[in-house]
Amino acid sequence: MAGGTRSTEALAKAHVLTQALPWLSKFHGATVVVKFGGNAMVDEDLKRAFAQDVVFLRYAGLRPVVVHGGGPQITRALEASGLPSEFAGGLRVTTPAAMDVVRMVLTGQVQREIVGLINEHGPFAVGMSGEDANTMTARQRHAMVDGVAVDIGRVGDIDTVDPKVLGALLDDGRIPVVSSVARAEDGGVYNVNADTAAAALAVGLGAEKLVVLTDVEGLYADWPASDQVISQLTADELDKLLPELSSGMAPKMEACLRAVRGGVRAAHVLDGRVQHSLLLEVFTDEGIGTMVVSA
Ligand SMILES: Nc1ncnc2c1ncn2[C@@H]1O[C@H](COP(=O)(O)OP(=O)(O)O)[C@@H](O)[C@H]1O
Ligand SMILES: CC(=O)N[C@@H](CCC(=O)OP(=O)(O)O)C(=O)O
Repeated sequence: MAGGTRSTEALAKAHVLTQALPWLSKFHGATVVVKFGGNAMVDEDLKRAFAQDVVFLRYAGLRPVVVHGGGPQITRALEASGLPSEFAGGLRVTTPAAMDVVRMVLTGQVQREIVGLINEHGPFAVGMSGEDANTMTARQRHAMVDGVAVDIGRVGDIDTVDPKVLGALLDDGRIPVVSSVARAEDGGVYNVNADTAAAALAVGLGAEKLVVLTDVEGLYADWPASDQVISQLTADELDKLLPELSSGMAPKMEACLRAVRGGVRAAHVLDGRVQHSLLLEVFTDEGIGTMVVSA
């Protein structure tokens, strides 16, 4: 009896592995940009599981690039410095003083921690800021509030992406970990929403997929009235929905739309509170979260 149970369990494990086979073959050599943010980034177990998943992708022959957020960490650091946190259209109002804090937290703290967690598995992660080697340049971005463009300071929208350094790191088997700060035309830097930065890098790298981890199951159809997740939608359907979206979901879904319109085959929004949701999305038949496709 016990032997029978053992062999059933073994078969189930083997089934999980064989289920991954078509996906391993399909995505071998593919570049996948993963945006890490939300609750997944504040829970210790989830952070470790995320690092494992990214290293798994690398060993499985994919080329993962991590772009990270850090909104909650920035808010805490601003508070500690006596600076206010204000958002307009899902984007942080960023004074020059706040920009210094944003840059310090993203590149100096959050990015360092992710690099450390990944490198527990080997010498893979190399951290960089989008401003390094002019990988991302930006121009000022205004927030849209009730159809009106509002000046929110040093917030940028990506102007150009130079993927050469990222490509060289990937060719060398590394996992780039990029913070969403971009070089400005005036020689300074801009604070870029991390979903926006991830989408721009996915397009610039010709990535197969953009995967955005967040703190909800996906895009809810009628939020906050219901929590019914839209499992798949086309770029045109999303375009029509965009004006109705609020808070952080607006720049996130706009980024998914830009990625898909820019040639990325699929953009996914996944629940970062579920351990290993990244692996489940890439290597199993389970449709989780929300997927945006071109048509
Ligand atoms: N239609 C929607 N579907 C899901 N979440 C939504 C929706 N509209 C607004 N939200 C809010 O957007 C949040 C995700 O955006 P944000 O907090 O910026 O995420 P992250 O920190 O992962 O970038 C959700 O936690 C939810 O409160
Ligand atoms: C312009 C803008 O809003 N920038 C973001 C950058 C970090 C980010 O996007 O972090 P999450 O993905 O964790 O929200 C901010 O200052 O919070």
